[in-house]
Amino acid sequence: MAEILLVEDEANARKILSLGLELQGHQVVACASPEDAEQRMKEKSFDVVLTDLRMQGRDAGLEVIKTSQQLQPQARVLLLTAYASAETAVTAMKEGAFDYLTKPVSGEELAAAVERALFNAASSSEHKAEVMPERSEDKEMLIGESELMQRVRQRLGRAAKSDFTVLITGESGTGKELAARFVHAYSARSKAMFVPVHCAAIPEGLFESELFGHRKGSFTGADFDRVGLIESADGGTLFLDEVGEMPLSVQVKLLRVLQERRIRRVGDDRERDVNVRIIAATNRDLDTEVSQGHFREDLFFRLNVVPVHLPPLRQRREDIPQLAQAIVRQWSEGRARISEACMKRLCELPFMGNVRELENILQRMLALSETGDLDLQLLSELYSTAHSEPQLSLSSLQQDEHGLDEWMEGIEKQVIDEALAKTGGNITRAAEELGISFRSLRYRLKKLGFSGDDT
Ligand SMILES: Nc1ncnc2c1ncn2[C@@H]1O[C@H](COP(=O)(O)OP(=O)(O)OP(=O)(O)O)[C@@H](O)[C@H]1O
Repeated sequence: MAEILLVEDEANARKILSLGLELQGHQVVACASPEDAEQRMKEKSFDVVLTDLRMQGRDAGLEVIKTSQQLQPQARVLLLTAYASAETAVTAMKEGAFDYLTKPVSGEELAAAVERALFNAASSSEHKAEVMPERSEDKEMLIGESELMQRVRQRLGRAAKSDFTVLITGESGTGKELAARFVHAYSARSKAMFVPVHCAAIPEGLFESELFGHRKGSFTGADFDRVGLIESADGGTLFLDEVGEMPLSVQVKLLRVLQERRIRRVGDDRERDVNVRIIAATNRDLDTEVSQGHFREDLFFRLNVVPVHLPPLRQRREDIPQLAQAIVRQWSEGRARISEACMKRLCELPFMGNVRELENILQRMLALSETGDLDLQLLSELYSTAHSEPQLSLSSLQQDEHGLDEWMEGIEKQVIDEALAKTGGNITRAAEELGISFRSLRYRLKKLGFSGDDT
């Protein structure tokens, strides 16, 4: 049950919405203008503000959003719009609305939107976070007892109990895919498939048919009917890894799936219902991608219902011993040991490639260790060859004619160059050397302007 402020200038619509919300068990305060809404917001606290956009001949809903942000920052604002103008709705969401609904709104749509808003409010409030069930497998799946990791697990646990779309952000190797599997495993969909889609690995021309499937003969090479990845996740979870790499033409189609839960195979007349939960992940800053026109803003809002951020390993160094022990136990079947000095040094390393880099280092140490003991000497040998750490200091930056960004890019380029030289230009192996994923290296190569077809 929530406290809802309803702002609607048409008397009939106000009555119907009010009644609908009350029947769903909510407490409703209804008013007819932004001025009245402001007065009400001064009097009591609300969980959700549901406001019409067009009132009194202007976009008065935007004023309600502003007032709500000032007076009731905890409240989630849902915007009602009669004109399905995506532009206005997007403006409203930029201004701070949580979601928008197009009139006429059905009872179910309204209930779902309120539920999403309440869920979002609860999961962003750290105070209300619920504790995950303490079973030993939980920890093995997503290791880490740092405060940051505990919070991540709580958030994922809450997400698992709902069916909302989740957007996982974090640097490469922080465990985004593992986090998505965790949500699936603890959700009501756990018995159905978890289907990962690595968006960066699909060539642009094949994207649509990979995701949506196709009918035989719909294009050259389509020799048989094919079920797409979305349909194959029916009943389960579709994990869109590196969603920022999805071509714009496919983004618009994915938006439809999220809105209508229906798909059409390439070349097919028939639409099919699909029941999938979508979890997306990205190591890019989607806000920037949106502002540069590479990612659809409306899709970003639809994906970002439950945002979860995975912190880099260097911000939770206290997790390193537990992770290292678990990795070594798994890879050596419990036979190898990490010496104390080696563990201490591990805890100090920068780990720009996060948990994946830690895994890579330990695996290489296990391969090279003759006794099964992982000691400091072995780590130093390996680490100093793979990571010739540049001497970084403010004074060396000041001696340089460039700013920090260019300076850092220069270092990144140098290290990547070295890895490519060492592996004869093999990107997969160079990525391993650097402790980052293939996709991440490919992205960096593009960003840094390295030439070559395979980049
Ligand atoms: N908290 C954790 N506990 C145990 N293993 C972890 C944890 N985080 C990451 N890992 C392991 O680290 C490796 C990288 O994780 P994962 O592939 O989920 O990262 P990612 O963020 O999806 O990377 P990318 O963005 O490059 O795809 C995997 O082998 C995963 O099992």
